[in-house]
Amino acid sequence: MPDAPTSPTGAEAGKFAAARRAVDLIGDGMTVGLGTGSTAAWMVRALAARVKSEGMTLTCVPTSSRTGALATRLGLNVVTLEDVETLDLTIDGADEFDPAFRLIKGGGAAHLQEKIVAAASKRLVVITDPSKDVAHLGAFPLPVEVTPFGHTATLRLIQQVVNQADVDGREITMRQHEAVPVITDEGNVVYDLHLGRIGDPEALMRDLTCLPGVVETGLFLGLCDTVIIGHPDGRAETRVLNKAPEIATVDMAEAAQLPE
Ligand SMILES: O=C[C@H](O)[C@H](O)[C@H](O)COP(=O)(O)O
Repeated sequence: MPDAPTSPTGAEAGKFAAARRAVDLIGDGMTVGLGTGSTAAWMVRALAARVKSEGMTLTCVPTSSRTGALATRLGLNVVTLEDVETLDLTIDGADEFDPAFRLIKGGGAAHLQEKIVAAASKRLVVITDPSKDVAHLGAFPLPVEVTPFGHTATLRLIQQVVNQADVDGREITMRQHEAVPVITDEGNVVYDLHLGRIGDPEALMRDLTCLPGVVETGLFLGLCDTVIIGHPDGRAETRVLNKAPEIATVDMAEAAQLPE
């Protein structure tokens, strides 16, 4: 007999709590951007369960082939960004967020599509566990997506920018999986910038983005106004910029019932 499904524990439980709380922000008829990553996957599963139980009609735009495949498999109505004019809301994970809700994203190499979808949305809500909450961005390596053509020449330009930036570390590595370069959904490669601390995220993004060959950075600045932080005990804290935080408690038993 197969084991009965169990609820997640630790960081996964926190991710579920944040994701489940965020799904409550979605109303019937909305157009919703679906983020990428382990936290966003909880959100897609919780959303699919809610759509099924409540019979909601939604239009969903995924931010990666992975999320698109999951959402389609779970029966969500998936379209492309070209099919919609604007999105009511995008819910996505993050690798770091600071007190101004500036983000580093791209740990799963999806930041290009994620940023395009976020920019097309009226609102970006980030769902996280407490480990992503930082005073300064930069402990998480900053992903920079680069065209394969001439990528080592582009790397030299990125290194020059990093050498002059207000940061603590200057090492750059190419993203690889099992010794093979990671290729993004858009056919590009990713360099990870190990900066330790980013003193001026706006200046760094400007200086990197104008380099030929750089397609996009994982810095999301001025895009997010709400972060939901999930805790392993089911508490989900919603922080909206310039407002007092609100805490709700999620029924953690629900996690074990979600579609796979
Ligand atoms: O490229 C991936 C995305 O930016 C993710 O949203 C980010 O890496 C967070 O992922 P996770 O929820 O798995 O920590």
